[in-house]
Amino acid sequence: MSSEPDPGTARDTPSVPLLDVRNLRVRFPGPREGRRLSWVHAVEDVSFAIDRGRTLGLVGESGSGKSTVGNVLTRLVTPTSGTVRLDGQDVLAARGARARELRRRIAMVFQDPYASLDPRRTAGATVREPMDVHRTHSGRAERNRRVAELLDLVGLVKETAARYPHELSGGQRQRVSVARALAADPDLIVLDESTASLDVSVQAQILNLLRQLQDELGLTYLFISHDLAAVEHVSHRVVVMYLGRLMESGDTDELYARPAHPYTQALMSAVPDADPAAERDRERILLGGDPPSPLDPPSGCVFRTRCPMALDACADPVPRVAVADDHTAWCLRTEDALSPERLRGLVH
Ligand SMILES: Nc1ncnc2c1ncn2[C@@H]1O[C@H](COP(=O)(O)OP(=O)(O)OP(=O)(O)O)[C@@H](O)[C@H]1O
Repeated sequence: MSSEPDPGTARDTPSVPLLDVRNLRVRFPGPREGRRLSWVHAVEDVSFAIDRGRTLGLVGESGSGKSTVGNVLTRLVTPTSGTVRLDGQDVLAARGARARELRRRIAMVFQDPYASLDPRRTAGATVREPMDVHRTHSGRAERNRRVAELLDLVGLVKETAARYPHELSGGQRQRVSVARALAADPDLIVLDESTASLDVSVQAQILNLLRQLQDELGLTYLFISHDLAAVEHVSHRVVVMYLGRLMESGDTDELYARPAHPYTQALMSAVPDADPAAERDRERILLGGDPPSPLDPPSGCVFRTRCPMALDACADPVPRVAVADDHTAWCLRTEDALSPERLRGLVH
């Protein structure tokens, strides 16, 4: 283990990653305190990359800044600073036709398909809209043909085009949202809690559909979720966030086998085990207190106020520690966190 700087990304591969996010910072105006403006520190110094055809899982509790990162990529939120590159092109600086083209290449599927689909529009009109906006398929007949093709691709019969959202099940609605996201031939799809509102069995079907579409179309995904099991199922790499900061990142198998940050360890210890015997013996790491306010985050490691292993030195700038080839933890206590002895004192 060394504390040599590690990019925390798959950048040692020689090719340019499809998406490269560097030093992203987003601050929202908070409530006024007298004459002073306060700021919500939603995302602080976040960097990651995704190679083409791969899935990066972005995981963390509510309020950790996951959606804000996704919203920057789809241009719903303008960041305070940082860069976003798609195939090496600066997404945030682009203007005019180039900006429109980059927008076309990044699509989004939201959490709640009922809320995100217009109740007065048929599924066909919903799926067709990105083609109208980005003028990707010319002529009515060609667009209708493409709608039928997309519905088929996501496992819906072509008659679905004439249906309204209230006539569809939750799973069918989410398939329509996926078809819509695919309509303008994107390279990257941001999936923000896209299966969270669905029943477990429907959730599994949508996750499998996403994997199948990735294989067939070479798509790249940013999969945003608080659900560690779903993230493990679909992601090649994982980034863990807490209070707007990176805690840990790495190859999915490696990170799930050897979580090295006390925050990731606590998150994972809270996941119930499907096997009743294993569930009975499950050891939980209980965290004290509530997350601090994003208006006034702690200095140094933002997790230190709840961390069972925190030292005074955790108030200083956090080291980036290379745990393995593609596995990084932003934690002073990484080495101790990985030692089997320390767990004995923490688990319940
Ligand atoms: N438009 C906004 N104005 C002010 N604060 C915001 C805004 N959007 C998000 N925030 C705040 O930024 C922080 C990060 O929010 P974000 O929604 O990105 O987190 P999240 O991890 O996606 O959580 P959730 O799963 O609950 O959406 C939170 O403290 C949130 O309250």
